[in-house]
Amino acid sequence: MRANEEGNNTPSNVTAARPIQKRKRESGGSRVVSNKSARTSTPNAYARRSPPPARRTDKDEDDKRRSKAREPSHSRSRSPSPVRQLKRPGGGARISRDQAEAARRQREEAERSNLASRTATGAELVAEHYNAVPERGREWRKTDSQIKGLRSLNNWIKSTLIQKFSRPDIPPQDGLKVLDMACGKGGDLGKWEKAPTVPALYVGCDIAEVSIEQARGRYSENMRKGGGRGARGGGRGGYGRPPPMDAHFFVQDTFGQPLSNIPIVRQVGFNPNAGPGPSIIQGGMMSGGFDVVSMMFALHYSFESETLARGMLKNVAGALKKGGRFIGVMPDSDVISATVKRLLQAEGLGATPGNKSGSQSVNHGNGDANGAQEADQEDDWDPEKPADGNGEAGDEDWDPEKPSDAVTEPVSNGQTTTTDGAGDEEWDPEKPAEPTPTINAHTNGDKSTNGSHEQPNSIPIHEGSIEWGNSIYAVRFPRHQPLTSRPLPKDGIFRPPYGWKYHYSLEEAVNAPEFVVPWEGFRALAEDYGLELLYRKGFREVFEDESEDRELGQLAERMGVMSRDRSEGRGGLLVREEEMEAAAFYHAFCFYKT
Ligand SMILES: C[S@@+](CC[C@H](N)C(=O)[O-])C[C@H]1O[C@@H](n2cnc3c(N)ncnc32)[C@H](O)[C@@H]1O
Repeated sequence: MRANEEGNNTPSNVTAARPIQKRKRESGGSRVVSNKSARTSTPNAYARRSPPPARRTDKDEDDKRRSKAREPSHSRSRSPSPVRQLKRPGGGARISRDQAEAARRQREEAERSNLASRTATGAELVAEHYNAVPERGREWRKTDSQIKGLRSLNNWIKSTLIQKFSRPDIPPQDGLKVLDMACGKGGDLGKWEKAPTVPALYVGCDIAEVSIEQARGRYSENMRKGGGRGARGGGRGGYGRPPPMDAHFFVQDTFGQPLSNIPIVRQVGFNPNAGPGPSIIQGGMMSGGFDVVSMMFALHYSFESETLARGMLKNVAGALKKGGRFIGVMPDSDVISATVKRLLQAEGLGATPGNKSGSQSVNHGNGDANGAQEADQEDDWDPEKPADGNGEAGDEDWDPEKPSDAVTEPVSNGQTTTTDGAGDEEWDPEKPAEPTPTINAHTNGDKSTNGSHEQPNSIPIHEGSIEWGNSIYAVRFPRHQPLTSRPLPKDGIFRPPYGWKYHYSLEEAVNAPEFVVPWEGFRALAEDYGLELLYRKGFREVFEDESEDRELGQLAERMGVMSRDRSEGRGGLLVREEEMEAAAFYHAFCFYKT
């Protein structure tokens, strides 16, 4: 069942430093990052990235692979200072071209080293957070959870993406192959096992070792019970009992390390040259490669830096065959931009959102946030999944993790006088002295005093941050960004698109730092990797549009999003408006590989 591991076959052209290259689009368009600096030259997506945090797996193959893949970046983290500029260049003091070039290389080396140590910390925090999440039972999620409507909706939206975009036009002879680049505890296994085309192969990767162990356990349990859909007589071939989905799981940093480290990925096919570059002919693999790459609720962690974002896309593009699909869900930057702009501009006008009414809540998912979304290039592929009549909600378990103290930002009794997110400093040891805030630094609304809103997850109140949300979720932005010392953009435009950090918390669930993924920058970057947009919709819109479909509507009923009884919930909708507001923070996407 499991792939044979063959030691270190990592192609040298993947891990070796690539020459610094200019990004294709930077000079031209407003669509991409326009304020280019030396830092924005194409970095090697994987070089200088520290390995994932130390972890132990019960699989020798994982150990072997990781030790080979490890890079000695820590040993180089203290690189020499850049060559000092001579005071009077010219004449005898002129720096030769070679010296200038050496100085430039040293500067870049130092920047990359700093970045490597920072991202290692980020990766460690993410892994720690998700490793600390306990496995909660299915029953708890279905009955006791305060956000069961939201959980159901999130799971249904993920199923909807899978149903709409995972069925290939021409079924591959050797079966569908799926790569889940942040599979967590394997919560989507059941969705794949019930997909219209059940994958022959599912490869799940995640940076959190404990999650991977839980995913392995869940897969074994599903197999023991009869292999998901296969046991019900549907799936591949449509007759009798199809072979069960073969699944393999790996502890892997899928943004900072090349996926070609994983033997089964190489066996399926991985193009180490995917992405921009002067000598690279863009184009997907005609044979080999995965049919679908999935990244659910995880892509935003890669936008900590350009290096990681490119590393993530290089892995996506490298793993996909030509015509393959890249599907996922993540926070919607249009919602974030519109809200940040609204709150900061309201302050500029003398309003103090939240400090009197106590509410920072905004109308997510409607108004200008959604209005700003571009027209969807919608795929009209119509899933023909037969309704199997089996209750499926129990198999769908988006379980976005319990808060972990490890990443909860420090709370100073809610009385902090700091001027930015206090817990953020650990991400950037070289952060310069904090600038004095230039904008009206009101406290966020004290939700605990007005009675109208519960304070979710005890989010601390910072004068140096803006915050919004409702009783189940909260988003908090430091006014001055910890990684970059940049102030929040009053126009809501996050430029350059990397490193915009905020803190997200969701009742019973997430409590962790995340990064904005500015949509247009991301879309343009994805194009550099041969990924063309096929579909993008906010969660509210996905629900409104896709639940109209007969099969997906029936699935929504089976998964507890809607009731057949229209007198139940809100006209049959079992998702409370507060949950829908929280859901509207996200959008769904599908790209295809050219
Ligand atoms: C909110 S969970 C989503 C899990 C799963 N996709 C789902 O929808 O239930 C985010 C996942 O991203 C994973 N993750 C974050 N950074 C990662 C990285 N660099 N490489 C691999 N996985 C990562 C986390 O460990 C976590 O399991």
